[in-house]
Amino acid sequence: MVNYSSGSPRPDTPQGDEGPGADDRRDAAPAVRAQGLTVVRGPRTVLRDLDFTVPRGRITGLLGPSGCGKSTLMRAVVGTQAKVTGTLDVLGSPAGHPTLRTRIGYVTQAPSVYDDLTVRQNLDYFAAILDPGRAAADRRHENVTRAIADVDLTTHADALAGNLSGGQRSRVSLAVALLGTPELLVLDEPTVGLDPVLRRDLWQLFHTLAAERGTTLLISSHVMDEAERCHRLLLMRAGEILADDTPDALRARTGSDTVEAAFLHLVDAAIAAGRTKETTR
Ligand SMILES: Nc1ncnc2c1ncn2[C@@H]1O[C@H](COP(=O)(O)OP(=O)(O)OP(=O)(O)O)[C@@H](O)[C@H]1O
Repeated sequence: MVNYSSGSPRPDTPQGDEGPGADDRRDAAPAVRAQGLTVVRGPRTVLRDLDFTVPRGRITGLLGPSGCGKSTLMRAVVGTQAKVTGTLDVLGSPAGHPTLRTRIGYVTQAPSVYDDLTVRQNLDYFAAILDPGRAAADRRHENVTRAIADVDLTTHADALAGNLSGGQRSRVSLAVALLGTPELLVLDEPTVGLDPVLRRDLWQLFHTLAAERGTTLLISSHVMDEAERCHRLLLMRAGEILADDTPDALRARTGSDTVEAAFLHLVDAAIAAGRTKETTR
């Protein structure tokens, strides 16, 4: 586990996250490095020749419209996607390497919880798989209690998962991913269906994980205002990466006030470039 200074600040937004440890993180090799990453699903090339990096200890937002390939990219990073070509290194090993299993937490869009177990029983079950044996019982109890508190479900710890709301069930899935204190957390649209207060609280948790535990977070969303909360952004469209930059740099580069406006600017530029290519053929 990479552990950075626990004295780092806790920003709610990325601006000003220059506390102790920030330089170390930037200097470290990236958590994810892709070169020429291509994925074919069925008859279609869904990701086309992508080059990008995900820096360690930071929050990288993966944004783009529905169907552009965000989930496919995440599945490639966690090693569950077939027909991946090119280079994809994750935490220093090829994506999908068995040693990465305990170092990565992955939360899919569909919550993976047992409805007939309580929140705590769900967590106890997964904790027992991660850290088995009687000798680890106290540690497991501590980790389960911490993970439940992390996602703000302490008051629902004894509720059946089947009786929770959609947003609460998603948070149980997130708690499962947090059990093993992963170095890399890959979250596929974790805030879908959550009210504004919960969304804000979850983003605060993501910033705390990055600043205090040195966790690298790769978070997908198609809500552009969430982009403003990320340290870095990968903007996608139709299986390609339009931009790999900070929100500030993106706004400055495109002369836009918001990341949403910057994204639209880049989409228009890509469409215009495509048209030019067509007419010069
Ligand atoms: N099992 C599959 N077989 C063939 N094509 C697929 C399969 N799953 C997804 N696709 C296609 O791959 C493309 C990318 O899908 P993906 O789920 O990665 O997009 P996404 O950006 O995550 O979308 P969303 O935001 O709606 O979840 C889509 O065009 C989709 O139709």
